[in-house]
Amino acid sequence: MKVLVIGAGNMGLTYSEGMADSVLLGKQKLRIFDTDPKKIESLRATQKFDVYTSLDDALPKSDIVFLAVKPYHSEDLFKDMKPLINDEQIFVSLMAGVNIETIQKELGIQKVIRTMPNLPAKVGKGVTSYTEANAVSRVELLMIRQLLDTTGTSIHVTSEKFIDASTGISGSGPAYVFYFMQSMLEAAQKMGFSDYDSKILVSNTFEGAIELFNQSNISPERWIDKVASKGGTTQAAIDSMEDNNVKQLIQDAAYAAFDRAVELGKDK
Ligand SMILES: NC(=O)C1=CN([C@@H]2O[C@H](COP(=O)(O)OP(=O)(O)OC[C@H]3O[C@@H](n4cnc5c(N)ncnc54)[C@H](OP(=O)(O)O)[C@@H]3O)[C@@H](O)[C@H]2O)C=CC1
Ligand SMILES: O=C(O)[C@@H]1CCC=N1
Repeated sequence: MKVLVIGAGNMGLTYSEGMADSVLLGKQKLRIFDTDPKKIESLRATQKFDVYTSLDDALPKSDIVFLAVKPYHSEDLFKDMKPLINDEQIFVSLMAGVNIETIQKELGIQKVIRTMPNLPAKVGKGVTSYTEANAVSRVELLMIRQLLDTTGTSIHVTSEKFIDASTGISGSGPAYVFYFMQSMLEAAQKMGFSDYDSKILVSNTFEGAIELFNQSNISPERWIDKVASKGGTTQAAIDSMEDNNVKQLIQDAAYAAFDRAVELGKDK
């Protein structure tokens, strides 16, 4: 099984590393193609991948092709790819907002799987949602799932609506968590903690809270109750968030990402 990843940026390289380190490819090296000469140089230096500088060489003999360029680069890429591909190949898109139908039409092929990964895949803790075109068989889907799972875990969804929706929750979600972390870091620094102590306070608070949540069947709401004493400090903070409608604002942000994913699909 020959796997090619097109685009060695944040997501493409992360997936490449996950798949290359897995046993799934056997002795085959993962193939990778990018247009940035600097990236090519550093990829070659790792000696981990078969690095390609031309699609003519890389594409025709690959069985599975991961598409990991920015959505606005997809149109040019599809034009370059079209004369080099065939109907037996499976195309796995990691791109936000690029619909299965668009990929099928632009490439003139049928076997497309659309996914929405996220950046914690870098540390093996990614979550990827995926859905497939009718032409993809169950066996092919299972094989792709195994490849996706090399970067963490995955969930199968029944329609592309849920790919766009998961873009608003898990795809863009790490940025919301980092936004919250940044806000807490800045608050700690304003209170007079050093950068180092601020980082220790904030990162351990996040890590500990996530661990508590993961090791229980208790909702975040009930965990809040366990932290907050009546009339105490936590309640003062939660009241401030409620007064400022923070929950609604976070939901609005998730919907803004969801809506943008849908909009990107319509731009094509
Ligand atoms: N980053 C994230 O957290 C997530 C990203 N995604 C999706 O993943 C995709 C990639 O995002 P990300 O990895 O962040 O982007 P990056 O810009 O980090 O990586 C894309 C890479 O593809 C290269 N490239 C551009 N055009 C071509 C081409 N025609 N052929 C081969 N390589 C090309 C770029 O080179 P150059 O820099 O020179 O343009 C760059 O190295 C996007 O579609 C995004 O929607 C999905 C979920 C999460
Ligand atoms: O911001 C973006 O468009 C991509 C998709 C999800 C995360 N990054």
